[in-house]
Amino acid sequence: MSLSEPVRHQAPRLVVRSQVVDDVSAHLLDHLPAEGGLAWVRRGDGHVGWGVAARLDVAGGNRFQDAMRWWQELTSAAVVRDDVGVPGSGLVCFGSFGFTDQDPSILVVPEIIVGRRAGTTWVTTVSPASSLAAAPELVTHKPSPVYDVTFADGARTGTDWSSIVAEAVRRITGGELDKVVLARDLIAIAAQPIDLRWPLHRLATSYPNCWTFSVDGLIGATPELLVRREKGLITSRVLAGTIRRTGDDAHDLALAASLARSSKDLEEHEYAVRSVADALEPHCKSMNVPETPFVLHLPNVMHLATDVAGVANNGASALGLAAALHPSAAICGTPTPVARDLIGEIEGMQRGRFSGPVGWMDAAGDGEWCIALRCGQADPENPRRMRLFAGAGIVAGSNPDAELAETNAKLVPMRDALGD
Ligand SMILES: C=C(O[C@H]1C=CC=C(C(=O)O)[C@@H]1O)C(=O)O
Repeated sequence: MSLSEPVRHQAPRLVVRSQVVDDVSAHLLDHLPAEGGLAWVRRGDGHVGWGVAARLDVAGGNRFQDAMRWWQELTSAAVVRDDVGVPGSGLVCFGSFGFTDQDPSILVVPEIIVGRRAGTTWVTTVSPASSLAAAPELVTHKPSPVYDVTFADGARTGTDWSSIVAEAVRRITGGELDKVVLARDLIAIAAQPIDLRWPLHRLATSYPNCWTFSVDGLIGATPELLVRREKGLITSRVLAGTIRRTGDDAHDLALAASLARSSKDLEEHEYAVRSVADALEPHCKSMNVPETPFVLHLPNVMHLATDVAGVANNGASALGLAAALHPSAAICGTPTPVARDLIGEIEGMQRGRFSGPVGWMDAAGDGEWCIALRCGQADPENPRRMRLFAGAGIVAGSNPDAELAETNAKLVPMRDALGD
């Protein structure tokens, strides 16, 4: 079989039931068991899950197509009784895709999902066709604190990474490309095995406007929505162009104004917006792309942000749209193939699922896929160890030391969540 041929993955036959549950006031994350929890939470809404009713592991150039085919087969064979009828109820899966074809990608359908939207809480049970599962009694758990975390350089020291940025600036000014996003990693080691629910809680509390996620050991709170598809409406929040916050409100407002005027950041942002608008255009009958970005204020940084919206003109699923958008210029560069090659040549590390699409979708193909930023990957071999990631967009006007400082600011959410 040639490498480009699709791989057949057998999808199991599932029975699914969603029911409203009353009097549930605990935070969704409080329901997660110690191991194997999945999460997608923003401003208290979203869903968490555990157990594995079905799972797909894929890699390679056809990973998105393989995943979509598997999901299509699984959803069309499933028997679903959904008494809730809101986005996220019924049969849903969580997913996380690698940045490159070689990195691993997964979709997981949990056995139990607890969801919440606009004050309604529900439980979805998913079981093989032969055995219908009863809805569980919802209990809450307390995560174990994470103690004594030390941080060490990942693949590169900060100084080495700055010289890689300088090399990228040389390539850009030499005319090879316009923009490239370079990333680095940091290793966190805790005294005890890390209970992932501890940093997850902290991320959800400190970054309520971000999407806090947990999928197969990759956890984080990302501010960037690659694409949401809901009942024919397509939306995307594009971020690129960043400035650190100081904690002094008056000073931060002045910094926000300087970010909004910075030609270097506006250029970096424009490439990212263009890449998203161009990828969504074939899928939209009408589209709104604001001409000027707004400044998104997060607790650690501020970003230039543009909310793109469109009305779908075809049946492309949220994952199909994410596949069309990935890798956007917010995490790869412009032109895409040249930036991707340069990342492979000089970045010096495997990104894994960092900067790939992470999110969820339902049986109708609606869902949300964000870009996995501000996140960390638990080490499956060593439960005390995590790899944290951050990157920065490099254009002709970039200063390597300023870009290093920007990645340090972007590492703050995960460092703080781990208790540094
Ligand atoms: C690559 C990252 O951020 C991207 C998203 C927002 C702003 C970015 C920037 O200003 O460089 C990056 O393009 C990261 O957070 O690791």
